[in-house]
Amino acid sequence: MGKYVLALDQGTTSSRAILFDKQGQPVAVSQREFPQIYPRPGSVEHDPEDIWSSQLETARDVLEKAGASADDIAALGIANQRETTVLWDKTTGIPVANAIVWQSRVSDPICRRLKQEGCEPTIREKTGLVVDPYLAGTKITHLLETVPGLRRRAEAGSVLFGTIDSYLLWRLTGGACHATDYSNASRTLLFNIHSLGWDDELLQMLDVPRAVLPEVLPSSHVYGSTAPELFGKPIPVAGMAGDQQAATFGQACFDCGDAKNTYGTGCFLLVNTGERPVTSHANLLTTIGWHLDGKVTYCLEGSVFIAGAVVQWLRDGLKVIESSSEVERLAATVSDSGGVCFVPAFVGLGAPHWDSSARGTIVGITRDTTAGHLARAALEAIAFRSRELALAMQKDADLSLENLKVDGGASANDLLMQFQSDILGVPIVRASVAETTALGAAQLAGLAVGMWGDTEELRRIWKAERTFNPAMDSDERERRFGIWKKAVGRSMDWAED
Ligand SMILES: Nc1ncnc2c1ncn2[C@@H]1O[C@H](COP(=O)(O)OP(=O)(O)O)[C@@H](O)[C@H]1O
Ligand SMILES: O=P(O)(O)OC[C@H](O)CO
Repeated sequence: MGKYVLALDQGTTSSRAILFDKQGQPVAVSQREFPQIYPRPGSVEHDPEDIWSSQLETARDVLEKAGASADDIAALGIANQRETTVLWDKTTGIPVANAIVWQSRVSDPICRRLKQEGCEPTIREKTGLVVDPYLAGTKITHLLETVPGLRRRAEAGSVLFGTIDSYLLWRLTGGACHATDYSNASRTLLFNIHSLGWDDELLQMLDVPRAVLPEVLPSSHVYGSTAPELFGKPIPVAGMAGDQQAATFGQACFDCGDAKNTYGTGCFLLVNTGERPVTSHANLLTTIGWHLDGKVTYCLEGSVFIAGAVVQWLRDGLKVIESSSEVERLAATVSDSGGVCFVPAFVGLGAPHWDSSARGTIVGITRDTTAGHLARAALEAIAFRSRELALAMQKDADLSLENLKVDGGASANDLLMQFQSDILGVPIVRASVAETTALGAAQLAGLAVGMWGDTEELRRIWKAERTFNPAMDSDERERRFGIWKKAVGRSMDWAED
């Protein structure tokens, strides 16, 4: 068996490939950014060919960097930006349109229609999701309604749908395999997370023909082999999961109550709820974490739309820093935010508020306020929003977090991580392998081909890099959180459209 697993991490702004060895250590990394397409306000697209070519280039590049050939690769695993939707012709492989990205609001009118028709309670009950353009299903409906002739072709079975995992699998296997995994299927609005199948009633509500849908297979499973011409010899494609679920797996969150938060552009907080789907009363999402060894593991998920993105705004909008990492130094020029509270609701507020008319708000400014206070308040906002999610989650799932494992670009910020621990009142544990998303995909693939035996073995190779322990007393924590909640109130119900 080959000594490495090749993980593809197909993200929103870049494609990454990482080779991992049996100890779960990265051996070589390659990354390519690709263009973001904004045809209209609120609409975000990717050219599927850009996704494919950037991903293939990175895969070939890591093999070259490591001096490895296909013979050295035991398996290939895929983690992907979720919900992003592609439809392509079954015979020619040509996409019918650009991919509609998870951030796109283009199917908002379809969501409003579904709500008016009273479909939301059924959709929520069966899928664990909310009716929102974020999820894949209404993106398919939108394409079927707007691309001329597409519905007829789709009903005739000559068009295929996939989220990015399916699309990459199809390309990697030379068109031999049209499948997805349970975690990605659970983000479509079409998949019943209780009966674990595509659901006719949901298909009817969203007006999506069954013929376009991929087969749903376990997250750790030999789906097929790469076409020989891609890497010289076939490599088994043996693992697939949505990127946030893959990161949860890569963080060894295998037990009920284990939670991780990924601090990237946004924050994605997931808690493992075991073999039972937990219904959220705070509009969190119930999602499938993975399907492994014949069992489904469920998670509750909450997301913060603007996390590292607020640091990008300080850099590109206000220009008070030159690089994202500089924010820590700027924030450390002051000992606290000086009473400034910053709610970066640039695109509204998601769970648990779900107020799309909320907007960014900075309150508490005085003549003494400096850029340092603003930087500190921006970092604190990421931690406060994450606390809101954690509180909602603990209430929904009736559990209390023992610690929170963290990863993602902004988790490198020690000041943020310490404040997160202070404001959450639990230890924050930063993983030694920062690329937990890719690691999770590699592990799912490696398990399927016997590179690793079971999750116990994976648990043993997971390592913490640093733990941040709470140093704030609980009165102060609640006082600060109270001020935060007041500021959130000020940000809500603002935009007039
Ligand atoms: N030291 C830092 N402190 C705070 N934010 C940071 C730091 N380094 C990077 N970031 C933020 O993290 C994000 C990039 O992280 P990454 O995990 O690559 O995100 P994504 O996968 O969403 O592209 C950017 O929004 C950037 O502003
Ligand atoms: O590509 P990322 O890392 O921003 O993740 C995107 C999420 O999967 C969207 O649900």
